Amino acid sequence: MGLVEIESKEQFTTLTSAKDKLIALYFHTPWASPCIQMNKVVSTLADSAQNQSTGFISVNADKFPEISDLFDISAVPYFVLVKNGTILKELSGADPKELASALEQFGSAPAASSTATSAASEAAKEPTTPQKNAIESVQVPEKETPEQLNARLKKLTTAAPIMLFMKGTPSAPKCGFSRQLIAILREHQVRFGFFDILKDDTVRQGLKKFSDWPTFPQLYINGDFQGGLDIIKENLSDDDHYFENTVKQAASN
Ligand SMILES: N[C@@H](CCC(=O)N[C@@H](CS)C(=O)NCC(=O)O)C(=O)O
Ligand code: FES
Repeated sequence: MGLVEIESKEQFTTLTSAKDKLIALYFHTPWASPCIQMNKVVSTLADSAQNQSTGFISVNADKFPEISDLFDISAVPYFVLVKNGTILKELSGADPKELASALEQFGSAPAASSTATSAASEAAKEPTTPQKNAIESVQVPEKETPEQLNARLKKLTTAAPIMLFMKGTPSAPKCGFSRQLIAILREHQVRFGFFDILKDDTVRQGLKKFSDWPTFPQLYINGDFQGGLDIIKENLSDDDHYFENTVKQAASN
């Protein structure tokens, strides 16, 4: 049936009420680069023969915050697999292989074929680490020069208006400092893109020089380095509307 873009709350309710059918919900926003890349992957998966019995539903998280809130979505892209009103699996971030294998696991199609996985890889031009490859134009040359790395870091730090470089993912942080910053962003209902620096040591080491800051998490707003956990806490204690004010201020410069 392909990928259906939700146009109303009623349409969402109708489509997700289907009985005994696996539903793949894809939460995205138009501005997040990882989503732009994942759009192709999700369309390819939705059209593939293996997934014909699965309903693919695309939800613009900015347009339908009330639907996003139902699933506690605070970062995109985000996938939720649902059947008979039960959440079977949630995936955060742009990892085509992870998505394809979850669909294979919970879909009714025979699990023998790996076509879904290769279709996803094809659409995403062979990704190995999710966010790195999710950023379309950020190709990683075999031997990266300092200038090329710098250009890549610039693209990554501006991939979304608010970008968090963290250890692990928002749904599975791999360190308490990153976990705390995620909790703060969620508490303030901030939408953000993220990059798991544990997946790419060049980015991990490179960002320390790029921002002249030795640790993670690192938060960027419209490409400007803000600080780590302690700085963000301080900024919030000075100004409860720190996030929205900084986004606005950076956008007007
Ligand atoms: N107080 C720091 C805590 C962050 C921190 O100390 N991070 C360490 C441990 S997770 C780190 O990133 N070390 C460098 C590395 O792991 O590459 C903050 O405000 O963000
Ligand atoms: S990974 Fe050890 S403190 Fe963050």
